[in-house]
Amino acid sequence: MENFFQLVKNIVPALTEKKHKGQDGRIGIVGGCQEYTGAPYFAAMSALKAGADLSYVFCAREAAPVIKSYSPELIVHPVLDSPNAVQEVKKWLPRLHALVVGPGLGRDDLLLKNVKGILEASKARDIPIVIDADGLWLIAQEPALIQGYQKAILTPNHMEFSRLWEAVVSSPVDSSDDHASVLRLSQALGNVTVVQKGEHDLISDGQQVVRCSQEGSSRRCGGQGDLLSGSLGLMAHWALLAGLEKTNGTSPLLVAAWGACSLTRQCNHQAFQKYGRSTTTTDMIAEIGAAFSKLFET
Ligand SMILES: NC(=O)C1=CN([C@@H]2O[C@H](COP(=O)(O)OP(=O)(O)OC[C@H]3O[C@@H](n4cnc5c(N)ncnc54)[C@H](OP(=O)(O)O)[C@@H]3O)[C@@H](O)[C@H]2O)[C@@H](O)CC1
Ligand SMILES: Nc1ncnc2c1ncn2[C@@H]1O[C@H](COP(=O)(O)OP(=O)(O)OP(=O)(O)O)[C@@H](O)[C@H]1O
Ligand SMILES: [Mg+2]
Repeated sequence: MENFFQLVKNIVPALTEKKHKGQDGRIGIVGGCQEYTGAPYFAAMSALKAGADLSYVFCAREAAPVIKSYSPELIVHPVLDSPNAVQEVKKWLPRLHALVVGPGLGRDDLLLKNVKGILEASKARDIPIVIDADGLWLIAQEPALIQGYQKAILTPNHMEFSRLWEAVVSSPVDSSDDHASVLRLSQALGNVTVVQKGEHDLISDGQQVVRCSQEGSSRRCGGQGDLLSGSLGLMAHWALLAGLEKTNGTSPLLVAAWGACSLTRQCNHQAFQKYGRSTTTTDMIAEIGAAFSKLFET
């Protein structure tokens, strides 16, 4: 098996004095509604802390002041429930390197309809898209939205995986063979990359399955998946930019997914060493810098 640590190192852009703001990543998060403001914040901050230059949140109007108040680092657009949401987000798409769709999105029909339009517009521009949380709810309702899109990565947790499986595979899931299941789901979706999160993370592009078993901890506070999807949006951009030459022929999105899973689990491990049972996702985000250096910096 390839040395995935080395492949991730190969795709990380060098920090040089010759670059301008934005070059190392402008990442957009689509999510944030009345109920959920933490999830899009976690995803957007994780992208920044992993090395993105700019992180944008496209959320419902009510969520915007709350998300802004968590952090001055984020650029927050309160457009997701507006009648011209798709047009508003479309204006920004030429500037975005990747989108993360779903953290804290909720399941309101109007928001989901707007997100459908945003997905179509992003696909038309060939933008890498990570789909997580309620974005996966939408895909389970309408798998055709993502079917065959080669720059999509889906990051289901246990429950989200079952919903997707029921939507696109007619037979029951074989819980005794997780490798076969993730491979089959990816294939059924037209080889989009799938990250099945759990005790071990299994990642498939429909051709192979790789496993990430980086040591984490037994602390399962909410928001860890948001750290994963935000950092993955950034790494997907980096990996696609680096291309197959830097990944020795391995699918760039597989390398990106393995990198983001390792990073999330390492953050969990480090935060748990310090805070034990009281570890929260905020503590994990504070570990991103040190975890990244430990895993991927030479
Ligand atoms: N601070 C915030 O703003 C945060 C907001 N968030 C946002 O919340 C929204 C909904 O997301 P979600 O993940 O709660 O949704 P959903 O698909 O209903 O799954 C929930 C149910 O699945 C089950 N379950 C899960 N794992 C399982 C397992 N391994 N094995 C077995 N069962 C398992 C479990 O079932 P239970 O144990 O309760 O029976 C659980 O109740 C979404 O927008 C997300 O981004 C979060 O990001 C967190 C931080
Ligand atoms: N049993 C476990 N042991 C170790 N790590 C785990 C375990 N379950 C999940 N993880 C890790 O936690 C991260 C998030 O996975 P999880 O299943 O909690 O996502 P989620 O339910 O979407 O989270 P969120 O609360 O953000 O919505 C992943 O990196 C995964 O590797
Ligand atoms: Mg989640």
